Amino acid sequence: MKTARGFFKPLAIGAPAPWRELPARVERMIHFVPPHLEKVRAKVGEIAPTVDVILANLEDAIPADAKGAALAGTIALSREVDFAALGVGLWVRINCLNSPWHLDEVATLVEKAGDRIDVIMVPKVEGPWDIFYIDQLLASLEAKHGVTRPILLHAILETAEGVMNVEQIAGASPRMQGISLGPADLAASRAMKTTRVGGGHPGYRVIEDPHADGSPRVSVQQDLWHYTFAKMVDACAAHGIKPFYGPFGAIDDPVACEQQFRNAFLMGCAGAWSLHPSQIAIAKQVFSPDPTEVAFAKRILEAMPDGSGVAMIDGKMQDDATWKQAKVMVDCARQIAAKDAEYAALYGF
Ligand SMILES: CC(=O)SCCNC(=O)CCNC(=O)[C@H](O)C(C)(C)COP(=O)(O)OP(=O)(O)OC[C@H]1O[C@@H](n2cnc3c(N)ncnc32)[C@H](O)[C@@H]1OP(=O)(O)O
Ligand SMILES: O=CC(=O)O
Ligand SMILES: [Mg+2]
Repeated sequence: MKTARGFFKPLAIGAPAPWRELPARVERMIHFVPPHLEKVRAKVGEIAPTVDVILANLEDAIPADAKGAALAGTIALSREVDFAALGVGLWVRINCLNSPWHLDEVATLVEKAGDRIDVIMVPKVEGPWDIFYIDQLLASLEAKHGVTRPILLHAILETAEGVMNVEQIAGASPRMQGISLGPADLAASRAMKTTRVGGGHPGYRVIEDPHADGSPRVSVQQDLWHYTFAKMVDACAAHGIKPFYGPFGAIDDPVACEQQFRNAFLMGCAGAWSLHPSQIAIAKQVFSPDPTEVAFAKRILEAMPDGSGVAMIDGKMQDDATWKQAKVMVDCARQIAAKDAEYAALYGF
């Protein structure tokens, strides 16, 4: 690992100084776009004002013979829409580091759109060495092309080895912006016997003991992802970066999508991926704190102006710890309100 002093030094002569703090951005939904499809790309200008992040996807779901078109489409997209003016992030998911595509992709992206791309999402990250590699590569390319704002990195946690190393991945570089859970590839990597993209499974349950009278036993579906989620959230929080839920593949089941997103939100995630336009509103609603909760959190802050002592509100004890929870909630709401007039009105900011 780097020394403490070395951690924030640029990795190439002429590369921009790394971020010391993550830029404050609202990232409730990362909306995936297949950039090789002109028809879909043409609609991005219309969709962009309704999302926090547009992600041009170059990896899985893009056919092998369309990788070049997807890269060209990404560059075109970065020029066709002024994402910065809209306050919308532009992210790109590159192909994985053992693929034949990633090197040309990173080189082209930095050369042709390095000053417009906010975050590069790296799939199938196995350990900190993957981040060291891409960190150095980006620094060299940024220096070469005079990029003045470092591109951030986002890792997908989607292999068993990656889960084992998630803490080191989260702290591998000041470029690390966050980590998403990738349940589809992770399921395959673990040899889980499923065919889904995220969500629960009706077979994964706990069941009560048999009844003496032989009456039916209650069983309840459990969360397949809880362990990984908790590990990822703690790794991200400890390193000051953001955890995200990834994809929910059942586009036809908005109720389960909302539940999956809500579990992630309550566990500390900043957002989730939207694969289809119908998932944008779900993510927006779930990852914007409930106005009633925000109002209660404001009351806690008002009752304890210096954040210490004890107070009772509506029969509930408040102290320094609930004050901190309230501050997380109100800060999140304030950040959203600054971007989103609808929520500013709901929160009363
Ligand atoms: C495990 C993982 O790696 S997940 C990440 C990789 N996967 C992806 O990125 C998938 C992204 N999403 C998609 O490609 C598509 O949404 C699909 C294939 C899932 C479904 O597409 P369709 O069958 O066309 O959906 P549907 O017919 O409901 O689409 C309705 C409209 O929304 C458009 N649309 C669909 N998805 C998107 C999208 N992600 N962004 C913008 N527009 C979209 C369609 O083009 C269609 O437009 P039209 O009415 O003008 O024809
Ligand atoms: O890339 C995402 C996944 O779930 O796999
Ligand atoms: Mg994947």
